[in-house]
Amino acid sequence: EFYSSTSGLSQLLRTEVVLLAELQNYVNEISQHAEALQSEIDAIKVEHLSAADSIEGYLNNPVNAFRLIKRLHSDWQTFSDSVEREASRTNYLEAMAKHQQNLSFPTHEDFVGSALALTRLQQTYQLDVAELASGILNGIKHGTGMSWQDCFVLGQHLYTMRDYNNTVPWLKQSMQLLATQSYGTESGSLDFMESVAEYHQTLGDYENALDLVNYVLYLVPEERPHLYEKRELLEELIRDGVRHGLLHETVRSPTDYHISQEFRLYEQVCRGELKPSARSQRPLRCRYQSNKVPFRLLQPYKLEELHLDPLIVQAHEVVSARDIRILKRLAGPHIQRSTVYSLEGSEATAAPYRTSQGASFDYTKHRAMWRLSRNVGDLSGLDMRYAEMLQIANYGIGGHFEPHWDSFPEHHTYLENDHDGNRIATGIYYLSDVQEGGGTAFPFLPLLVTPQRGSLLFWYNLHRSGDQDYRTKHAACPVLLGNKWIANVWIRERRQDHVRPCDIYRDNEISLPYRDFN
Ligand SMILES: O=C(O)CCC(=O)C(=O)O
Ligand SMILES: [Fe+2]
Repeated sequence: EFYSSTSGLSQLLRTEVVLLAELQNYVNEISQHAEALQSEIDAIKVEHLSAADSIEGYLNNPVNAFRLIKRLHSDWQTFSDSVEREASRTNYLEAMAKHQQNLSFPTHEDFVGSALALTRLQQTYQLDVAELASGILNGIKHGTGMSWQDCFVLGQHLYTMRDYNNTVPWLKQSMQLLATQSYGTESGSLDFMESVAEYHQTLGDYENALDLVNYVLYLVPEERPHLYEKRELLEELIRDGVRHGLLHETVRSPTDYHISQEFRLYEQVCRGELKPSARSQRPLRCRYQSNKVPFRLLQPYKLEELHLDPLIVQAHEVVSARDIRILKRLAGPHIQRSTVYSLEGSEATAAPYRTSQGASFDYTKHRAMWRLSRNVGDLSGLDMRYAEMLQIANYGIGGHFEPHWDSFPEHHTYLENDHDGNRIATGIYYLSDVQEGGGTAFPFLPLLVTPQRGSLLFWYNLHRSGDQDYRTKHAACPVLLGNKWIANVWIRERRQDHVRPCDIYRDNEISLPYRDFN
């Protein structure tokens, strides 16, 4: 799977490099062949030109007569033989069949996943489709943009997924790009425009359908008389304010989480529109922390408080560049599509609301991993014997993880041999910076943490009573630009009382309103 992690994408680029060389080779071969034939054609044409002056005079010359006979007797056969022998086509197809076997190709899931990712980015960050299509992300142009075909294929796909609201802007964009190209009045592109007008009409977007019909009529006023009827019909539908069509009939179910108040908060936090108030920020401190650990000298590190209740802190520059390289190199070959635990059973499955690839490791696998555990222990005082395996993850195109709690729900059934209790705390190491997007969002606080390479984000998921702190719901905002790597450390409740004494007083009430926020 390529779309759920950016780390495999370079393989696809390598595939394309090979395919490109193969196609270039084919084109070279056929052009050599074509050139050879062309010079034969030119030579014969010269003969015909001189014959045209006086056919009789030409043919009276015995040399010319002989050459004509000789050409027709054998040369033309040689041309046919040469065309027949021409093997480039077969060679190319055979080579391609082999590449199909040996190289990496994306699957249909990859295509669907990357299309979804684009619309997710567009929605979350409220990107302008025209800008996105031209390769502009948040005002900066990166690389080349999309062609009208790209936009059309994306629109068509959204249509088949019944995501009609997103279909319209992409089809429109496709039309706009087509209009700027010199495709003009070629019948293929007119057919295409007509079919897109048809899409718009089925969707119930009569204005855009009419625009397109008018455009085709403007290009070829005579050729397609049936469009005048269509124009009349569309004008009538608009005049009468008819609201039929898929756009109007399929309203999103009100139970869809993606249109809930909570989800809107999350998206606002991702965009940086919603932030903690100045008042709540005032008591926050940043300090150099030097932990005293017996027999060990620790580098002091910068500890930044991001939130007080619930406590969220970020420790800066706690993983070395070298360890980061090692961790990515160790994890790279093992990462697989991340899974989530479904509510129904304990079975873990891939879900559209978490697109990343990850792998789990024993902290003892490498000193760099062990140091990740040690840091969290030093910083929090928690007993790291009761931590889950280290999880290293890489996000893909538009990769994200929608709002969730790391703690297990109240009636969670633990595995038979799991006696360590709930996830008392979470540590997230950022193993990369992210150029745009990809922050960790806490919609209720409302806090956005920007990934900073080598830093550690830490918070408690549980109240002292052991109940879930529902305010810690958090998410990974979609990655707009960059390659996001994290390492997750989850610590369980067992034997942590010396650091965080549990309390029989239920201090959890404060967070209850956030359990069923919607
Ligand atoms: O990647 C992030 O910013 C958050 C990841 C997360 O919440 C998780 O993996 O549970
Ligand atoms: Fe999480």
